[in-house]
Amino acid sequence: MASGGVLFATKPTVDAVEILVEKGITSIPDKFIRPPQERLAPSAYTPCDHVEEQVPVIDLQESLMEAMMNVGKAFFGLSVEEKQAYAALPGLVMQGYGSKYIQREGATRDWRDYIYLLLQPHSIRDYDYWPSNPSAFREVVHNYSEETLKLAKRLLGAFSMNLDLPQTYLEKAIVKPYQNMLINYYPPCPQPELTAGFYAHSDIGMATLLLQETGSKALQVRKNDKWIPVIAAPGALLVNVADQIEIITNGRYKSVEHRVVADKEKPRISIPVFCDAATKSYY
Ligand SMILES: O=C(O)CCC(=O)C(=O)O
Ligand SMILES: [Fe+2]
Repeated sequence: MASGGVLFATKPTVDAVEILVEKGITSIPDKFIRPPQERLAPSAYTPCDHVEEQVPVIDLQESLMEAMMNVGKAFFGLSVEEKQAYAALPGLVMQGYGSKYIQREGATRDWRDYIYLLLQPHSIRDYDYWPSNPSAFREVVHNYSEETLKLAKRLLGAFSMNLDLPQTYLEKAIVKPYQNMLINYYPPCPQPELTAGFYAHSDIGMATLLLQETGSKALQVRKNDKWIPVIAAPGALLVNVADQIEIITNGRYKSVEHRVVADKEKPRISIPVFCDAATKSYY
């Protein structure tokens, strides 16, 4: 109790999924249970052992990707109490550690915690939410942001040329890039068949550059009404075309629907960097 019995406004605490796992629950609370037609039953998977197309990643060092994955893992390796120091304030832009990103009150929750950071332009960064533990976190995230921004611009150039447009067409169309990042943490789930790690959605921006743990099959993309696992290859980033590209190209590029299944045994980390067009207020 605070002095004199006066309670001061406290920092928010995150209702993290991880806390349930630490308690050792064997059945998941109702708010995580999807109606039967929305469950990601294993029988719905289409096994797919080959990667259809791989684009060599240009100009992004594998060591930087590894460093990014390592600081993400190290942050989620901290105790829940330590992570709470970065808890996101409820509001429109919820930078920080959280568990209910853009979810309506009463909606079924995903089996996922995260830390969400705004990266570009630099003016939108709020370093209060950038963990100081592990000590390399801030430097690695900064470098990763700069390099993935360059890569995203090159990809936009390739997308433009593929449409017979000048190379700078899409980059100019977005005026100023707006870049943000999630580090998603999917704790092991005692009843993965009843819930989802991340329910089916498409990303809202231009392009998402997704770093996953090598070998993970938890991510699936929808292709011709089939869900296909995307196996994370070593040293690879997955590029998701997102809604703004579909809109700006009148549907010639399609925004990809994707989802993540929960896993009974292993936790999983994924790190998407979202490269979007900024709203006018940012330039
Ligand atoms: O965890 C993943 O692989 C995907 C995450 C995702 O789709 C997102 O953060 O928008
Ligand atoms: Fe996504």
